[in-house]
Amino acid sequence: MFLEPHFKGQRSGWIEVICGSMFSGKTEELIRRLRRAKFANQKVEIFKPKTDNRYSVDSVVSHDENAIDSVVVENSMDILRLSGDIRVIGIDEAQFFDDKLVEVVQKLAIRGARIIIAGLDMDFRGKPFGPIPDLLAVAEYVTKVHAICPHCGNLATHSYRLSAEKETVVLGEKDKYEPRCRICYEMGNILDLKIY
Ligand SMILES: Nc1ncnc2c1ncn2[C@@H]1O[C@H](COP(=O)(O)OP(=O)(O)O)[C@@H](O)[C@H]1O
Ligand SMILES: Cc1cn([C@H]2C[C@H](O)[C@@H](COP(=O)(O)O)O2)c(=O)[nH]c1=O
Ligand SMILES: [Zn+2]
Repeated sequence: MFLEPHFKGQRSGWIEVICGSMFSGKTEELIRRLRRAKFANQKVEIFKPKTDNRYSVDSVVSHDENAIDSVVVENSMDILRLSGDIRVIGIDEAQFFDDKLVEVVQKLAIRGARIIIAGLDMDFRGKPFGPIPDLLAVAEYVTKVHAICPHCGNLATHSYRLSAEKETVVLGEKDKYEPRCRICYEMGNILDLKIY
């Protein structure tokens, strides 16, 4: 479990990234950290991209329906603009943001904010997703969480797309995706003749 660092005389903020496949608990972990910051009476705000409207327009909601209020933004510059004196900034579904997010969160950290980012590390092709790889590079703290592969019970690292859509961005839940371990993911691609 991630324990908040407690530095005396901290001169700047820092960046945390929580990544993993779908259903791995990224949103739950993000909500847990943000709730703890609220208990510490810190000013907290959570942003999510307009792209993701699956469960709610103004909340971040986990697959288990754990929820926290959020602000929907069009792009990463909106986060910079709206963060003002916020001490702890949460960002969910960060894979859907533009590449400027990397610059934005570094500016916020220099200003003294703690930024907690959750996002998919890989898309359904198993390729790095949006700004996440660059965020992993600049973050002080990285947490990779795992789902359970429903085929074999091993740790799931990949998000297998059950539908035939080819676009990178296709919103969905269990109707369209399944978390899978590396082997079951590869087996699925071979059996379904998916060549990426
Ligand atoms: N195959 C699975 N492995 C692990 N958790 C699963 C699985 N399928 C459904 N879940 C549920 O999903 C929850 C995690 O949801 P969430 O935090 O929204 O994940 P993420 O944001 O990574 O997609 C788990 O606590 C669990 O109840
Ligand atoms: C793998 C993959 C996923 N998506 C979409 C599907 C969901 O709407 C979100 C991920 O949500 P979660 O909180 O991590 O479960 O992303 C996509 O558009 N493209 C993909 O390749
Ligand atoms: Zn498996």
